[in-house]
Amino acid sequence: MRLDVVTIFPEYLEPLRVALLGKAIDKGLISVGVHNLRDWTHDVHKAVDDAPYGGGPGMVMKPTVWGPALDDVLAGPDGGTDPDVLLVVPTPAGRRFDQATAQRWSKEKRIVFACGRYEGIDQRVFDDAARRVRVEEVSIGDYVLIGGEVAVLVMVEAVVRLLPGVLGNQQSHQEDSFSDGLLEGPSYTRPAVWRDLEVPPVLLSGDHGKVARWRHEQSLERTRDRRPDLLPSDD
Ligand SMILES: CN1CCC[C@H](Cn2ccc3ccc(-c4n[nH]c(N)c4C#N)cc32)C1
Repeated sequence: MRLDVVTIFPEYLEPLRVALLGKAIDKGLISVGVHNLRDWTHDVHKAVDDAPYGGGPGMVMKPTVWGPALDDVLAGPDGGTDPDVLLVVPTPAGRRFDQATAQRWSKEKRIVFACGRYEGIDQRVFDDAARRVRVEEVSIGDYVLIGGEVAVLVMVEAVVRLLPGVLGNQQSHQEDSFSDGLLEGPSYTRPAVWRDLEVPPVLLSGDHGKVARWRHEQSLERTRDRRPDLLPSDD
């Protein structure tokens, strides 16, 4: 999988090269390009933003800078736009990014992420891109960040960990929270007693069937308590 990120803060994306993601790059499972939007500016001040039409607070990122940047980054080997690339735009106004989105995106060959700042990016940039590629405007949650970079780190980690060979134990993401629609239950390791707190005896029983049933019950109980919205409605 090829990932490209366009941002005015390339250093924000350095964590992509650390730990498991860094190993995935070293193993050739993914390749990552980070591009500084200011490389496509035209003026001495390298301006990327301007005042919003219609007034209002803050600044909006310029289409005359984003357009040429995406023309280049979305290009395929023949120099024209790569029709297979998915353009992802983090925004608080986006559709919700969830595990199903991560699963779906893990099948993509190429994903380009456009990281906005200020009050966001001129909408015409995505209207224009949508003429040539698939565009998804997505939100990682119901709170407001300062820019899209942190959201890209979240989404890239959620997607890349699903790629074959990235996680040591392939089974582990099959037991993720959300993969079966429930929250994962509690985990324990040695010692069996710690500060007078015991590991649930069933986990020491060696009875795999009992352990599986107990874990499922724990997931159901935790989901009912913390995320009842994930449970199918009774009606
Ligand atoms: C007050 N204004 C409102 C509009 C957005 C401005 C900051 N901003 C600029 C670009 C940008 C990209 C993503 C996000 C973001 N926030 N929350 C999420 N779940 C996001 C996601 N994905 C936020 C962003 C702040």
